[in-house]
Amino acid sequence: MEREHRALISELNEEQLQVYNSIMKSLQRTDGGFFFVYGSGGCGKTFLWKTLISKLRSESMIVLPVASSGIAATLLPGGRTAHSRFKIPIILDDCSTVPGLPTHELKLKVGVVVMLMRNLNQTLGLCNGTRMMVTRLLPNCVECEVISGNFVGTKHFIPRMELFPTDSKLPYKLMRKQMPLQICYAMTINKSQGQSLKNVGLYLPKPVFSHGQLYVAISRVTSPEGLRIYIESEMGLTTNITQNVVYKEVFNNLPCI
Ligand SMILES: Nc1ncnc2c1ncn2[C@@H]1O[C@H](COP(=O)(O)OP(=O)(O)OP(=O)(O)O)[C@@H](O)[C@H]1O
Repeated sequence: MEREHRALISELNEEQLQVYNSIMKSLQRTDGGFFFVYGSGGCGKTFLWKTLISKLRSESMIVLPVASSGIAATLLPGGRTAHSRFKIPIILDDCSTVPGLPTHELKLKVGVVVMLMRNLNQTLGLCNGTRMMVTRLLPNCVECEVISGNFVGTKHFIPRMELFPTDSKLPYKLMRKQMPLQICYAMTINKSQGQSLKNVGLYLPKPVFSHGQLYVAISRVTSPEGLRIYIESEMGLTTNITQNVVYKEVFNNLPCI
């Protein structure tokens, strides 16, 4: 890296060297700041970046070169797009969302089946994953009736509340004021865990991928007659064979009874 830097700096023209020195001086003073280097196409801006990057990396400093487009990023050593490096959503507006947040515009009507997305009151059965039916639409909340589990038939008002995504890798905090509801006529196997249902339709466009998942899915139903499984093969055809996943390691070192 040091050799590369020496080779590059020896070639900088006067103007490039002037910018290089200004940036290095600012760095040494650790006063931070922005430098906007502009010039006509092919005048040597990328060459200057490369010289700066090699200098800083030769001194074990961390440089995160980013560009606005993928093509431009490939010209920089270790370059990435700013969106990829800093996990910036492509366009951040009211409609942007991340997993774990309800949508900005929640279109509901009486009779629609929804799922609660937060643990609101576990003693009342209002948990993340509880399925309910909308029974009344009010200005800032909706009334819902629980449609499965021990609390079936109970009615609750679900208000708007400040919600934060539970598992966001974004470098900043997102908040949305919304009812923690999501329209739900189907759910993932993981979300169905713990529920007992009279009828279950299991859709397996791909085999399960984790230990115990198939067992969880099939054991949600209270009688074999209530279970229908639709399995797609790799070729996209219907089949009646699917793969179960068992991690045999979990059975090792079990104490003898
Ligand atoms: N001081 C220099 N000595 C030798 N070659 C140089 C020097 N500065 C730039 N070059 C060469 O000139 C060409 C264009 O330079 P560079 O890609 O850095 O320009 P740019 O300003 O980033 O261009 P663009 O605006 O099109 O992205 C490259 O081949 C680069 O290696």
